Amino acid sequence: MKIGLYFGTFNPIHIGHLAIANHMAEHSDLDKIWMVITPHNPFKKKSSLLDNHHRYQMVMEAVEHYDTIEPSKAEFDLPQPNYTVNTLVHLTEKYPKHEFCLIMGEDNLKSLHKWKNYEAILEHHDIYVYPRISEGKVETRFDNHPKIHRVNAPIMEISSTMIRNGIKEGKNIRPLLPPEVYTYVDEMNFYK
Ligand SMILES: Nc1ncnc2c1ncn2[C@@H]1O[C@H](COP(=O)(O)OP(=O)(O)OP(=O)(O)O)[C@@H](O)[C@H]1O
Ligand SMILES: O=C(O)c1ccc[n+]([C@@H]2O[C@H](COP(=O)([O-])O)[C@@H](O)[C@H]2O)c1
Repeated sequence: MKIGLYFGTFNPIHIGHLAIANHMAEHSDLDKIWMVITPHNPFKKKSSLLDNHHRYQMVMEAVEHYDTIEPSKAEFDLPQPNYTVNTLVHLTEKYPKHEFCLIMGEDNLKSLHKWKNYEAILEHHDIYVYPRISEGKVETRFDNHPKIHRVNAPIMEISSTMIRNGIKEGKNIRPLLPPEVYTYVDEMNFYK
């Protein structure tokens, strides 16, 4: 099976994430999309980060009605911060029959050259890149790369930071979250 790995901190998962995952499930050759909840992104501070199990629970509830999208705890027991190359080695050993591809926004492609062992990632895995408005340029070494595939997914400029800040300021952010996630965040009094 061809699995698309969609990595993120998902603090919380929002409708931008879900729209991308669903677009990939519907418009690519990927059989399944795994939403991999990252305990600790090497490029991000851990402040205001909810526990792994809360972020997992929100992803699980958000994708409950999507047959081809699943939450994944693959990084929960791996050393932190979580380097994607290590996770890919772990998953490839654990599931030798699956082919693993990465799904990332163009913002991540712009920093890919700073990721640990990015050459090894590109040697063994295809990367599906969707458009995302962001500063900076993609390195020329990634132009016309045989492992990098552009996907024309819709652009929704929403971020988890925007949602956390909105909640802190007492704004209504309901339309930006899947309904189950809104209820979870509201009942648990998160991000206040
Ligand atoms: N609105 C969006 N549309 C498309 N991709 C997104 C969107 N928001 C985030 N992503 C992408 O989803 C992946 C996981 O994102 P992440 O969990 O870091 O969300 P985020 O909203 O960027 O979070 P934060 O604001 O906390 O940094 C990343 O590859 C990120 O680029
Ligand atoms: O492996 C790396 O060096 C590396 C560097 C930066 C980010 N990542 C991973 O990329 C994923 C998405 O990152 P982000 O910041 O857009 O949420 C997340 O799972 C990170 O752990 C990985």
